[in-house]
Amino acid sequence: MIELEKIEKIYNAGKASETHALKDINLRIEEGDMVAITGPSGSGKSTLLHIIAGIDSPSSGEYRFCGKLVSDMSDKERCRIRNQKIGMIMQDFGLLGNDTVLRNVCLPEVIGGRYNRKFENKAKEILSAVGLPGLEQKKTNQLSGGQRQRVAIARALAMDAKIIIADEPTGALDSENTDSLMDLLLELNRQGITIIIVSHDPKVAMRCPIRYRIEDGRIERTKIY
Ligand SMILES: Nc1ncnc2c1ncn2[C@@H]1O[C@H](COP(=O)(O)OP(=O)(O)OP(=O)(O)O)[C@@H](O)[C@H]1O
Repeated sequence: MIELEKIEKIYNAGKASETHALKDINLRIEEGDMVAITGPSGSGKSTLLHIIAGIDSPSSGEYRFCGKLVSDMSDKERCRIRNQKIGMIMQDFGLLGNDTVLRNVCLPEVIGGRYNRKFENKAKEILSAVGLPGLEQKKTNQLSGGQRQRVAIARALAMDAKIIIADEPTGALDSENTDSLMDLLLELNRQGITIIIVSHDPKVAMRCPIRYRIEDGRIERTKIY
């Protein structure tokens, strides 16, 4: 599903501030995998996630998504993958705080002009499934960190995302909320959704069957903690 071959990422190439953020990254993630990526601050985790999500492109190397070279895709095709196949759960949640939970979940459809009552009903069912029943009309800036993460997950599910990419999803949560968010992600994985989580938290990584560690831009598979 996701194949990275000899991926390199260099920021500000040729300048004094040049940073070699990713070095010779070879990584395969299959459909239905649940993967944790850990590593110290500045090691290249977010850079890697942004490349996988199609938000950024590598300086060199090949990235295939479902067998197709991403560099050969049109902007439209890349955009479709980013918006429909991949649900990004960001560190800062990526939600509109002044909008309601329901509107945040439906936002991609509203923007795309496809919003209708059927979609609203689907969004309500998903909100219930992720543990947020009855909160549809609440503004997201009135929710707890754990609840906001669930709204972001609900938005990805409402778009029928096949992959959820989560950058430090539990960074702002206490241990009880971390556990229940991980329970939800594991359940979604059991239902066939591919999950990729970047986390500093060993407890989060321990619950993922496949684990990688990045250090100074290089990645290696690990199972030992
Ligand atoms: N847009 C950018 N321009 C220049 N350098 C960047 C940019 N983004 C990241 N970097 C640099 O690339 C390296 C990897 O950064 P990245 O954000 O991928 O690390 P990280 O492992 O996600 O860190 P953290 O855990 O602190 O979020 C760092 O040295 C960082 O300063």
